[in-house]
Amino acid sequence: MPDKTPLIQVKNLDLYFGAFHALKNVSVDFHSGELVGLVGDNGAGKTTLIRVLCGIHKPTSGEVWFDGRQVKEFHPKLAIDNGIETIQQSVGLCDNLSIARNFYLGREPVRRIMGIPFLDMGKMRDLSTKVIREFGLRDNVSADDEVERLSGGERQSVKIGRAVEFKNRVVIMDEPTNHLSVREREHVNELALQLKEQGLLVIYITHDIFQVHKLANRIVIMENGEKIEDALTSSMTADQLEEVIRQGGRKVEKREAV
Ligand SMILES: Nc1ncnc2c1ncn2[C@@H]1O[C@H](COP(=O)(O)OP(=O)(O)OP(=O)(O)O)[C@@H](O)[C@H]1O
Repeated sequence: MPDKTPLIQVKNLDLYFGAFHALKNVSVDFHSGELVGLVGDNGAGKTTLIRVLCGIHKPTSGEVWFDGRQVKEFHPKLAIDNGIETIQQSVGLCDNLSIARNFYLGREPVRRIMGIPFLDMGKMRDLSTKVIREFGLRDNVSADDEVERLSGGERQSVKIGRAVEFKNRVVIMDEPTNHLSVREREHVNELALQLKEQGLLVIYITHDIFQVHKLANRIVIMENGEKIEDALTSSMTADQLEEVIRQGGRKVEKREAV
């Protein structure tokens, strides 16, 4: 069960891009140990909301609270320091670097020999090997291999493994299964559930309400910059949620999900 105090609280958030009103009075709570599906049509404001949480966009007005403290400065570095990691399909890994190097990207361990700093390749290799095995990469893949030889699902596994190993508290998965095979999609979704079981907050952005309904404990639907639904998956079926999206938030009769 999620904690009572939200890890992230978004309160009455508005964001304008010039004259364009991209987020309209959005309030939403996210708890540790939850897997929340964030869905909505193209241009609904999902990515914009997430970018506020990642410190990329500063809201025009409203508040964001993280772990009981109000966020005063919006900067990607601060979000990373708070343990917020975003996993996107197309970014986050450097193809021409090894899995081990990618694993430690931006956090490379250093050892000093006679005062001169060297990358601690042994440490990078050992830990990333352990994690890639735990996260289901093929046995013939080694930590020294370049990332470009990995499949889409394996790439996602490296990013998810990295998020867990570096003790992130929030993992935002932005369309994490696009272009993946059925088996890879299942694997990535299993990893998302594992993160939730380990007590992380997982925010899962997708257009696929049917897929995320099976995974998430809660679904937040956005439309034209507004939050139009925030429902436990146990309280609404995927068909009903799809109807909410189709009707743009007009009232849909709720019934128990089966
Ligand atoms: N930097 C920006 N400058 C101006 N407008 C922007 C900017 N970023 C997003 N928008 C606009 O804000 C609206 C919401 O975009 P956003 O990317 O948040 O939607 P989304 O729900 O993530 O959609 P998709 O599923 O297509 O990615 C869109 O109309 C988009 O064109």
